[in-house]
Amino acid sequence: MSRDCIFLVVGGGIAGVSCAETLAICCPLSSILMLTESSIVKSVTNLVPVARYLHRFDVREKDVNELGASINTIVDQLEYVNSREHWARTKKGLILKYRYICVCTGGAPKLFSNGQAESRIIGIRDTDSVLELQRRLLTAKDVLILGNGGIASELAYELKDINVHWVVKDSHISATFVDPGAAEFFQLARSELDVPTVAVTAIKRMRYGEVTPPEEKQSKQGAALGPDWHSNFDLSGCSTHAGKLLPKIYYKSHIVDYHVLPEQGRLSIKLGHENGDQEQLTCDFIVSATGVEPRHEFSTDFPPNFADDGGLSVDEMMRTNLPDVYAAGDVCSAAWEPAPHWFQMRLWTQARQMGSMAGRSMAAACEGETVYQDFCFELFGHVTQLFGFPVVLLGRFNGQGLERDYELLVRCTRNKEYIKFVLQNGRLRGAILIGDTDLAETCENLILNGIDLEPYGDDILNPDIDIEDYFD
Ligand SMILES: Cc1cc2nc3c(=O)[nH]c(=O)nc-3n(C[C@H](O)[C@H](O)[C@H](O)COP(=O)(O)OP(=O)(O)OC[C@H]3O[C@@H](n4cnc5c(N)ncnc54)[C@H](O)[C@@H]3O)c2cc1C
Ligand SMILES: NC(=O)C1=CN([C@@H]2O[C@H](COP(=O)(O)OP(=O)(O)OC[C@H]3O[C@@H](n4cnc5c(N)ncnc54)[C@H](OP(=O)(O)O)[C@@H]3O)[C@@H](O)[C@H]2O)C=CC1
Repeated sequence: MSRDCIFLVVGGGIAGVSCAETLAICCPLSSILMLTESSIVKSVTNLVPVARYLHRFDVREKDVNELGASINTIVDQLEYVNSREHWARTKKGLILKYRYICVCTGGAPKLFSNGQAESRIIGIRDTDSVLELQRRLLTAKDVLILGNGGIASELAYELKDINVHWVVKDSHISATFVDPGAAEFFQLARSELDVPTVAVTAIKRMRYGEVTPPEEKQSKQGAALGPDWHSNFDLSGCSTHAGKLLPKIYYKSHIVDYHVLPEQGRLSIKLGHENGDQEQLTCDFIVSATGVEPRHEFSTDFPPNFADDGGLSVDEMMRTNLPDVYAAGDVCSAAWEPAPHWFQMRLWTQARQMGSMAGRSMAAACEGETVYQDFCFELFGHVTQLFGFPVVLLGRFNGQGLERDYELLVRCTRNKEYIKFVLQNGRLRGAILIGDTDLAETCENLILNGIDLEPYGDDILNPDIDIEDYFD
């Protein structure tokens, strides 16, 4: 059996859906086919501008058939791509002949392991993996969270009725997003305020068997979860009424060894600390929140170029090195010369931007037109929530790539706001804005315009000066 299309998009996550929707707008008369292994796809809703280039949005799950009449869909897995002859084969043996293909197959958790008791180590990626977490929490008293990025930061404070042991290799929490000052700000706020993390939703614990989709719809791996995913799940352990306990944090630590205790069925863990000390603890299971690795479980006629992080290398038009093969989202690695204030992080925002860019780029190639890279790749921007606070990250917010040649200017009002400016030669290169600061647009402008802020000295963050008025 075979099917023909002009555009084939593989993957129903944000990147794939954004790509297909862009193609439907740019080439309404061309046939677009989406191939995805899960019948549930993700789409962006409630897009709200936070600044000129920054947006906050919700992510909605919908059935693949709801994508719109202009996008045909197939639920199956990509197995092989013949880029020279322009056809792909699915796991069920279907041949898909295409003119352009975009691979948006996302990523998978990069799990920590020393080769033992691997069933005791889980990662979080999609709905199925959260259901697995819930199932394990039912009987668990202690959990170890390994990692210091987005998932660990969310889980460490969202789990309740369970002792949380949070093992980080850095000297402060949430190191992929914030600096030690902001981490301290969060921790103080958590211990002093009962910060509501998200609007309270009526939650019932879902039982694993009840929510597992029926056989024909079941997917081993669906699209990644996204903003506020934890507000839809009851993440309680079995220590009834203990509530949300502050996690025990093990700084500058790593797992040296672990094994299952035969009598208890629990895990015995040996932790190593930076000063050489070791410590023993016991837990029921480990959540390895240790990053993502790109997923490309299909073969090709010629080897694609991969970046060091395992992603499919793409240029600024989202093209891989294979003819008419594009890639977008978590599966790809940006191999173009980045703008001074942009770098890749595997996030919703970038999955959406890359998916749309790939769509525009494929449409232009098909119509013989020229497009330029979207302006969103000029400036890194991320809008999120951490520990109940709104967080905006802009440009080189942690001084990434600036070596030691930069200054920091910080304004902090306990339990209210934390503002950090990263300045180099008097110019704003990045910012962390925590709380309702209303400074996102001003910072965007200051970074992109490269205005010399030297003459304003520390007044730039003086609370009595309204810098928004000053520069807008
Ligand atoms: C728990 C969690 C919380 C997160 N929270 C945030 C957040 O708050 N903010 C934020 O910006 N980012 C967040 N992220 C990151 C964000 O979810 C991802 O960067 C983004 O979803 C990536 O989108 P994608 O479309 O590239 O990949 P995915 O969402 O992983 O989608 C890939 C799709 O491809 C399909 N697929 C894979 N292989 C094949 C194949 N061979 N054949 C057919 N289909 C295939 C998959 O089933 C899936 O539908 C979070 C991630 C996780 C795991
Ligand atoms: N609010 C948001 O924006 C959220 C975003 N996400 C995104 O989802 C994806 C998955 O999240 P997550 O898994 O937290 O990934 P992240 O990349 O955010 O963080 C991974 C963390 O694990 C650490 N790490 C890596 N390997 C090891 C190891 N062997 N031992 C100990 N620590 C290790 C990393 O340290 P190092 O960096 O030093 O290697 C880093 O601190 C990411 O793309 C993330 O950005 C997830 C949740 C929320």
